[in-house]
Amino acid sequence: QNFQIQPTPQQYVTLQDSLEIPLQVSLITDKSYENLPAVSLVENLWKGQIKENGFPIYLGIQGDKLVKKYKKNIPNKSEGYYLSIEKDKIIVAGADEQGLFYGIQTLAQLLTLPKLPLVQVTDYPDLPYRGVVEGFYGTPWSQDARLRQLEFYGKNKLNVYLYGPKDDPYHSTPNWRKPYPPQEAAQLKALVDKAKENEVIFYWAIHPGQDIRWNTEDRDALMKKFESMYELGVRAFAVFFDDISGEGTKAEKQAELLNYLDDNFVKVKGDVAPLVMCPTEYNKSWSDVKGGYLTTLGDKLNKGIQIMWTGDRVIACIDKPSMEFINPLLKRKAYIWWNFPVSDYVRDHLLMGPVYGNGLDIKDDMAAFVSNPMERAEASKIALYSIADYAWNLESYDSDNSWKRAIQDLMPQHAKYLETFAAHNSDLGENGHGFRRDESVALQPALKALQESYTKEGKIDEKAYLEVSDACQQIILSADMLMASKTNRPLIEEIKPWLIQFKLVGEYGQQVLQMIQEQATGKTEDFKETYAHAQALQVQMGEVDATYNQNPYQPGVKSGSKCLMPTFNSLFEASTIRYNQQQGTQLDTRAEYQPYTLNSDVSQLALLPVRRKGRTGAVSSSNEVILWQSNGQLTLAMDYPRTLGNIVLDLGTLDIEGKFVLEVQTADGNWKTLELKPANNKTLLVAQAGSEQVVQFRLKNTSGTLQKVYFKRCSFNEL
Ligand SMILES: CCCCNC1=N[C@@H]2[C@@H](O)[C@H](O)[C@@H](CO)O[C@@H]2S1
Repeated sequence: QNFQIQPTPQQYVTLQDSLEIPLQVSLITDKSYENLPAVSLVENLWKGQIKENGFPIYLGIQGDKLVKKYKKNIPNKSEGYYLSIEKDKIIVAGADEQGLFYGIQTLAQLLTLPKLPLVQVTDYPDLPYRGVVEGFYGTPWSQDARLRQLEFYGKNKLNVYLYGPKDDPYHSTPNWRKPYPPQEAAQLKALVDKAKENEVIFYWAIHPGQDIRWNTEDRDALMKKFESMYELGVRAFAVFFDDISGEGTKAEKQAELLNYLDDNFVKVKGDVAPLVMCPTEYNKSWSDVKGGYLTTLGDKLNKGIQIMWTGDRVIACIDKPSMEFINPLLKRKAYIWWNFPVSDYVRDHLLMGPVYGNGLDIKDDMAAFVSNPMERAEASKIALYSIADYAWNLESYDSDNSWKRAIQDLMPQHAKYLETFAAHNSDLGENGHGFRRDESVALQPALKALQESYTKEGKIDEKAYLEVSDACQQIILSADMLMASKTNRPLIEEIKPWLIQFKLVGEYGQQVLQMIQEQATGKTEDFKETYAHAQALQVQMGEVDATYNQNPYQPGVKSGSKCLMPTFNSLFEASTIRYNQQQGTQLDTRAEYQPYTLNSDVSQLALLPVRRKGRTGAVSSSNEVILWQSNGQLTLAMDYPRTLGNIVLDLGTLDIEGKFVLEVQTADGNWKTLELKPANNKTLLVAQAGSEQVVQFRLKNTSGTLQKVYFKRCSFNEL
């Protein structure tokens, strides 16, 4: 990977020469700059080696006499800079203080090379606001994670961090009216200071919409809260009206409130950034243009107020048509909130793949581009690195090149391993938003060839076989090396469950390859053991999925879910079917490991699928009326004794007394009856399975006659 400046600069001229890195430098700069982040950055680069007679570094800002000579080299663009590394001096001249800081950041990157190349960099960002909105549902980032993020934004020339974690009670309902308690206040102040050091605008967002009343009391409460945040050093504010219902959704009222804040707080203070607001209708699929919400905002909101937008849908890439739809309605450029790599709707997946799909021709159509990331802060950095690259210089953006550099930047010593992991952990799986990503791209042709040649003709495509076999080796190696990595432990701790799963995927692939090899070559004496080994790995993958990351939404740990696992599962099934045909055996051909097995002599229940989701098991419900014959029973058997919590039933009636009996068989073989109690105002019944381990439970019609019931729910959870 030859060296590239990040983000890709607008103009970069090398003079095909270089100089030894100066060991001592002297800073020639205006006295008034000594507290600027740019100057402290230089001081950090040459710790203690800043001497009078050192190598001269000129630091200036457009208008200084110091850089008057370079006046025409400095781009006339906010945050722009001119960096010139010459034989006898270095010039860093910013269009403003942010630009000066970014010029030094670029110099810092060049200093990682063995020698300093003689270059002239003329650079500036395409977009005025670029960064991150911590706006996801789930565990808010920790203080340390945020501090690391702000440092990362400084390095990658991102200049916005919007603090708006949905689950922070002082950001949202009910406590948005209350000031932060001392401890939280101190933490926020530390973030504000860290942001300043990195030339990042720290926006504090408030989310009052769920219970705001349109009266002077709440308006003043909001002003008061902003005042208390101002005291903490906050100089940029946002008001979010997303994901709410009721009174708070009125455009006229929202506009009135925002304009009041703009006129009476922002303009009065004078040193506060333009307000940012998040509309209730924040994407095209949810907007009713004729209803007038957006046009009211567009017409009524003070021109300086920024309005956020996620695009054509909640989760969508941003392109020219999207911007041509929204900008005329808002009568300003929309401030893009891009919902990637946020994964709070696919929490069992990591989104580690390349950033792609956004238009490269829309730099003049957006007021900003900010990313809503994953609750896993370090893992989000692969995407954030590329978003920084994209938002700084859209036309030169190359998603694959940027993705590789992001990985290199995150784990220089283990880039190869992290790239292997990231390549196979990038798709979201099925989800309500229908947003998908590529995955296992480089291996797809071989996976496809292997699958087709074997499932169709029972033949092995040797070339594909070797490629997939090598890939499985690489997967296992990468997982092991990353889990044992001594560098970037915060990242490893975040993704560890997925690394454990990823290794199992690689091992499972190896066994499945062996199964098809043995079956196709007729060397079948080992097949049964290889098959059992593959099943053992399925069990372990099931256990990992049921153990880690157990959240109430999408619990568990999915890895290689788009290409690797579907291919391996299909080869597992196909080779087992072929083996059964050849040997007249009855090996279970199901690849999806299922710890729970349903048995029933009630014909309408017998074939219902059983799903495991995290630690919950459920029989799919039926929409029919079940003709449940006398003594008919439904049994749920465990693969080995397991401790169950509740067993939940819904037969469409509470009147089961003397009709149905629920029993559990414990590990010692005894059966005991459980008491089913109504659980809600409908027909839900719940029983406690007790603390003993259960091998199976059964529901039996003991009424002596046929019973007609519904089968709306039969679920249970493991403790
Ligand atoms: C236009 C900006 C407003 C976007 N507001 C959003 N709120 C939700 C976020 O908290 C979630 O993280 C996001 C993804 O699930 O969906 C929506 S996007």
